[in-house]
Amino acid sequence: MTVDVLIQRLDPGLPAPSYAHPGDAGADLVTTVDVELPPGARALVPTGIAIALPDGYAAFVHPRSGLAAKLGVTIVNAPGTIDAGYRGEIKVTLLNTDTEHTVRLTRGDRIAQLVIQRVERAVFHEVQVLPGSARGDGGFGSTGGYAGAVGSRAADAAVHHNEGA
Ligand SMILES: O=c1ccn([C@H]2C[C@H](O)[C@@H](COP(=O)(O)OP(=O)(O)OP(=O)(O)O)O2)c(=O)[nH]1
Ligand SMILES: [Mg+2]
Repeated sequence: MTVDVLIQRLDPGLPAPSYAHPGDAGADLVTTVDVELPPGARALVPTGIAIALPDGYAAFVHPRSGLAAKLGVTIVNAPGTIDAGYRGEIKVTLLNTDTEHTVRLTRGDRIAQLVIQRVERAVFHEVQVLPGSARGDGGFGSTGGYAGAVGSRAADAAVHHNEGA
């Protein structure tokens, strides 16, 4: 299924977002600038792209797994939400999670991918009591199956508190 999306190239020297393969969900976005990210640093990176989505759609800025696995680069607010009404430049909040290495990206490098999805808008109905469910208020590891991390007692305490509540 496809949807028509209007796109403006704010930096005509760079390509429009494109899907690398048929069937890909994400169209790659590039950086318009050179970026240097020391360990732990983040930067708001311009992509040179603005779009107009039809009503009932949103676009989500997802990290690229290659950048994540090879360099430790992710997106702070992953996935970033692009509202249908937003007409500004799409920007990406890159974060270097590597503790030792500085990451250098060059203008034109693919830094993120844009996933376009239909979204519903809720009509919120306030009630005093919600209907019951199998899960109830269990969450945050209530089903177990996660490895304990050294020094994570505060998180464990929070889980146990919720289990007992
Ligand atoms: O990764 C992102 C996330 C958002 N945006 C743009 C498009 C989006 O429509 C707008 C607002 O995003 P969001 O609602 O996530 O940010 P906010 O902090 O709530 O800002 P606002 O008060 O403007 O809604 O910023 C981006 O360019 N990149
Ligand atoms: Mg907002």
